Amino acid sequence: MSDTGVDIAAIRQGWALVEGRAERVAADFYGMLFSRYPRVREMFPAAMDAQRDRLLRALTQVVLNLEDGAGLREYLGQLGRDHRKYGVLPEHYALLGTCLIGAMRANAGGAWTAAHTAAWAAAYDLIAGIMVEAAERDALTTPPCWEAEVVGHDLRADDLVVIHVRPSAPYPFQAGQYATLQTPHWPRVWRPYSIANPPRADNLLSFHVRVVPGGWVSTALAYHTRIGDTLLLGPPRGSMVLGPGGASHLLLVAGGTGLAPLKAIVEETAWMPDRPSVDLIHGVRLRKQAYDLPDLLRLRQRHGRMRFVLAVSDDPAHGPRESVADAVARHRVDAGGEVFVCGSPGMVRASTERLLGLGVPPQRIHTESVDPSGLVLPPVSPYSRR
Ligand SMILES: NC(=O)C1=CN([C@@H]2O[C@H](COP(=O)(O)OP(=O)(O)OC[C@H]3O[C@@H](n4cnc5c(N)ncnc54)[C@H](O)[C@@H]3O)[C@@H](O)[C@H]2O)C=CC1
Repeated sequence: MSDTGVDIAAIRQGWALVEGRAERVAADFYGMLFSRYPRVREMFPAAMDAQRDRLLRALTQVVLNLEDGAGLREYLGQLGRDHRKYGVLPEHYALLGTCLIGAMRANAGGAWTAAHTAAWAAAYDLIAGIMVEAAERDALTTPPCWEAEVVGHDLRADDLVVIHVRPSAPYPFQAGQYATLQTPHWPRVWRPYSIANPPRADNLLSFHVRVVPGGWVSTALAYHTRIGDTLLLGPPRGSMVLGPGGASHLLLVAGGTGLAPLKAIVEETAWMPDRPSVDLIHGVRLRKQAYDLPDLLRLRQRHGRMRFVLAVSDDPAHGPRESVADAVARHRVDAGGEVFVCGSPGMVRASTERLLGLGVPPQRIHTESVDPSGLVLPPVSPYSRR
């Protein structure tokens, strides 16, 4: 955005005036929007907490990354494409912009000036323009979302279900990507889940869902979903996929249900004539949480060049405890190798630090940060946090 003439300093000044009251800004923004334009309310979920967080995360990303024109365009483009599934139309953007600036002004304690309004209005026009253009281009080739019938529901533990769905139309994706899911129990609430298989001839998709305490969508998927139900799928997202180069070796490091996209990647390679050797580490806290063992052992047999390690970190009954990071340290990554890490943020951090400490070049380590609404967050620019 640095090359677009927007006044970055005034935008950051304006944001600094309200940053400490950001949650209030978000609440006021939606308050203004719904009171002035009541019909817009039906586009949003009944409970607005996650939605408010989502707005704040998006705004923060924009403010922190203003100098990174290309990265921000990519982020906003994805945001625009993703808003198609909410039914957002170009005319809605102007309403949102007026309310956003109004909410910031209302929370700036009288310090908001015409210069802040002008800078934010110009930036908002640009942001909306990028989002609308990306959404319109996307609409030429892709539906906003897909209906998918539940064809399998396998409760593997009290708190873990593997769900199989059949989208009503072809769903083009790459192994390692994720989709956002919506259940009829929670209209307009979307949550991201990795697709646990590569593209298949029968078009089926599998998801590994751990029930998050208090998690609406995961609870509905585990306990209130039946074969024959219809879910909605947002478009495939994510860049944690195999590169075109063809690695000679893959080290795949999974924590809990972070296994899903890595399993998809192994399965993708299983049929390649010159497939890479694969080391798959699955980290679980308790031995009984190894919810996919029979499948993984079958996959190992079919693959022929796959080694599998189960690392159990907190199970006194299991024998030696091993953290995922310790299991990682037992493996070598040779020159033609690539590493993929997926799990909770803490597990990804610990594993990545260990890999870097072992001398694995950062460009060979692939991870992805997905916010709960399903957006891939861009890296924060070096200009951030002033
Ligand atoms: N369901 C899906 O499709 C996907 C899920 N995820 C994420 O993966 C995570 C999986 O969670 P659970 O299945 O509950 O597994 P979990 O987080 O309880 O534990 C799995 C393994 O990760 C290790 N671990 C967890 N936190 C750690 C930390 N802070 N430092 C070092 N090691 C740590 C544990 O010791 C264990 O070996 C969730 O955060 C989920 O959002 C990521 C991608 C896809």
